[in-house]
Amino acid sequence: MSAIQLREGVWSVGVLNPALRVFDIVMESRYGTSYNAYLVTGGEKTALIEAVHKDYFEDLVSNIEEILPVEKLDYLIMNHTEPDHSGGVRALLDRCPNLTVLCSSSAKKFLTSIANEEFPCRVVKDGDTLDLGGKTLRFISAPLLHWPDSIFTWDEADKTLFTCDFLGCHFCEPSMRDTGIHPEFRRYYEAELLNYFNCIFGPFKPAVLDGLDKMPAGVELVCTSHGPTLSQSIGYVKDCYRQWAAPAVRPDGKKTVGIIYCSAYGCTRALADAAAKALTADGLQVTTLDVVFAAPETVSALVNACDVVLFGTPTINRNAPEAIWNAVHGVDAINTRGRAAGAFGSFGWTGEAAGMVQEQLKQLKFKTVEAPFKVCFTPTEADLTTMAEWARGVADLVKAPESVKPKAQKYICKLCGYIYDPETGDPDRGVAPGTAFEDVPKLWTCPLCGMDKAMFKPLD
Ligand SMILES: Cc1cc2nc3c(=O)[nH]c(=O)nc-3n(C[C@H](O)[C@H](O)[C@H](O)COP(=O)(O)O)c2cc1C
Repeated sequence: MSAIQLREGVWSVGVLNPALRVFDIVMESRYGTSYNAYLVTGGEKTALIEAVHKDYFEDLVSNIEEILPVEKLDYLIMNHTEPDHSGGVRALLDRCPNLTVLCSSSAKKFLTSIANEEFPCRVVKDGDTLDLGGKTLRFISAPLLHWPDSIFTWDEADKTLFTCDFLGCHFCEPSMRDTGIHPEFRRYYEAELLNYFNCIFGPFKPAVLDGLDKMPAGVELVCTSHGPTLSQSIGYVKDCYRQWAAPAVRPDGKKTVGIIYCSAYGCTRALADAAAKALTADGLQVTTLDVVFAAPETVSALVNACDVVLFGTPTINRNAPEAIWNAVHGVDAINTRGRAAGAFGSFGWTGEAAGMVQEQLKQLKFKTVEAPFKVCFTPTEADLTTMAEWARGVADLVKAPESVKPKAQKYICKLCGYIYDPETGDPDRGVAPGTAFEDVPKLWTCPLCGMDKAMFKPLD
């Protein structure tokens, strides 16, 4: 791909990768992708926005050199430092002796470890500007879209917003414009847009709503870091994001329970049914799903929508079946706070599966009861009664009024929104549950974005 002029003084200089089928190890990219980068010049100074994956650095350079010699670049703006945008930074610094990197404070920290070297850097805050001589860029803080480091860059003169991954999509479109998508392929683009949202932004829905609100009025062109730039689709994509990020509505205010199971001979199913019957009778809203017959998206949507999730698994060859592990893998591990889960199942002789799943649920930080519930082969009537009580015990972890009251005020990180809760502390980093924020060690830093303790303020 060569450079494509998008506006006066704005070029797309990124790289197409139509053959990629798996992105970042975990994400299917059925229609390839593009590693987007943009050149913006104001006449006097020139900025590159994003630096592509390191494997495509030379392609980036040859695209830039259609406009100007790469050594002439003055600035590199990193809206976000994930290696698919920052992999080329180190090579670029070697080629451009006068290059200054502009990025958020956490991006500077991340980039120092990614490039493993110091570099000339100007940390920018919300509202800061960069004068290119005849064109001014403004930076907009947009944390957690989808890393703590994210910012948007706004080119007011060209009504162009550079959003990095936000509103992007793995979809290789050689014209680099949404207007270039063949009408026949539009539905594939839209499907990939949803897939991308779910994988990348699903865990950060409140941040998505903030990001939409922070987009300046009058944007005519959105330059994302993957897929075509948006002009005619801006309204459509924003509406989709707003709808997908909206909090789930519970008209009747009931606590929700998802029971996810599989069962070869009906034993685990009988346990699932007993739990569903008891919890429904208690007034909870229960959905039961056999994972063998449900689409993965349906399973993960249920797993992540419910206050309480129960996983029912038989033991097969000393393990849980793949379908159950896939369902557990679908858990949005960033948003399990305040939710409860547990594992149950039937077994024949060794019975490991329910315990293995229960252990994983604990590691995912669900609230849970001490032990899974297991039954040898066919459940008796007494087993079904005990199962119902066990399920109630798990559900009560959410229903019960907060028995462990926070000992002190919760605090929120002003950069990324991480909430320090004295009730849970930060045991992984040496802060025991029950530690008031005031007693957290001075050198403790935000587990999410790495900011100092001083960056926290009391949560209203
Ligand atoms: C292929 C196969 C392998 C099994 N392997 C084990 C095992 O390793 N350990 C065990 O405790 N039970 C094992 N079992 C027994 C089942 O866990 C038991 O039949 C259980 O009741 C099945 O529950 P379900 O009807 O809900 O599938 C195995 C069963 C099958 C069919």
